[in-house]
Amino acid sequence: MDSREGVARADAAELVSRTLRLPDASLTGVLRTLGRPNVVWTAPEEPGIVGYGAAAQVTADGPERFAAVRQRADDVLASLDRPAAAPAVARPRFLGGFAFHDGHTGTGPWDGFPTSSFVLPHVQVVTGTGKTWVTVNAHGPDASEAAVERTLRDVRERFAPDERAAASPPGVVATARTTSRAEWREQVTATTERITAGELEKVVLAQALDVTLVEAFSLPDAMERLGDTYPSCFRFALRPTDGATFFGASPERLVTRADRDVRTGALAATVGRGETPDEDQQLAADLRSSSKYRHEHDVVTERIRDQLAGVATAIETGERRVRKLETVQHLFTPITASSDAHVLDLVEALHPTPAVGGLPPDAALRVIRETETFDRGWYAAPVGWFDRSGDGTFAVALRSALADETHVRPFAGAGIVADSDPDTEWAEVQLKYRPILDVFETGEGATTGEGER
Ligand SMILES: C=C(O[C@@H]1C=C(C(=O)O)C=C[C@H]1O)C(=O)O
Repeated sequence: MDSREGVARADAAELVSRTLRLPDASLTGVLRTLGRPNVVWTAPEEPGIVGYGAAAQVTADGPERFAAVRQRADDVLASLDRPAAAPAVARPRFLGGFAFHDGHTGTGPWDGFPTSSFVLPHVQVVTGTGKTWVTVNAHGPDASEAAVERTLRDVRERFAPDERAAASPPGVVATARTTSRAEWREQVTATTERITAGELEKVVLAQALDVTLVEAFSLPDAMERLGDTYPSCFRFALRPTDGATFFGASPERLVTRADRDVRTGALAATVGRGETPDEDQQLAADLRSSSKYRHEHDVVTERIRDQLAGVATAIETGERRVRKLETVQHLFTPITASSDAHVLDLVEALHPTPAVGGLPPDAALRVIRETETFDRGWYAAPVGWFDRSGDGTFAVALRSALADETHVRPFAGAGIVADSDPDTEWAEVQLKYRPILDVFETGEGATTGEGER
């Protein structure tokens, strides 16, 4: 397929989609059974989805990429041939994501990751709702019901769910940083000076690690461990080409659209977890009461409301609260709305929120480009799925990493405002690496270097 042109167009192309029940299996059971997937997705209150191969793949570059992906996917989904009685949970869905910047080049570690890429899986397994289903999708002039049915039967015959528990972590040989502690201090100090000078209000600066593993990366093990520790998070793994896998367990919903109901929220401002319940409560109390954290958070809430205003109505802000995860706690404000817009239009309106970009957005993006010494690629960008009716869910790809055989590159960042302290922000970033590092470290002496845990 020509990645610039998006979907190869074929006259009278049809999308044939059929579904069959499988023996029930967990998400990792599916992953251990059917081989290396191209997409994995699971979200709170949603089924797990694993996709193999592509009935169709759409890609698009530049600032218009959201609309282009939608148009190209709609062209495929428009010709859907699927029995009305087929289970809705197993309907065909496009899964994938976008790069953070529209000028993404897809080079270096991001080789194989276009500016956006979504697949309609050839084989799509959904599980986690009490039943496990396989859907086979085929698109193009050669798509036939007979071939689809054959593949369905073939998957069912091969399907003997393997529910073994994860092996012990692969271990870490070495860890290098994209940004030293001294460089970070300079970056944060220069940025707070720009903020004080009035150039901008807030910007999220990030960094990355290069981790070399002792044993090869196992996606089923990584997904299982992340699911055990972060059950309330959005777990994803995306491999748009034969190259690296981008995966993670993000706490941040960018947006869900289900019928006209829209769910989003502001997740910003971070402290660690206490060693004791008292210390933990004290940290949460500081998070709630500190004017620095409230400002850092409230600019995100206000901006998301503005971002939604053009694409949604009945925008309502819930109560700000503390959201506790394994190693950090965040301020979180839920936001709901109503909209007829396609979820990709909502994604376009919301990306990036100042939880991962900044304010004003253009100035923040400029500071990010001028300051960061690594390529964000798909980190902190929208990942998720959409269907034919324009429903879908997107997470912000945080607590994430790029992985190939024995190398992993985790990413993490922190919101910088006028009174940010470089050492406090450094410590916050180290905590945000933990979800990924804990998947790989054996606990036997491997650390990220400076004992900053
Ligand atoms: C940038 C990250 O997290 C984001 C930034 C936060 C902050 O600045 O407090 C909190 C949650 C996320 O919106 C990350 O995890 O890498």
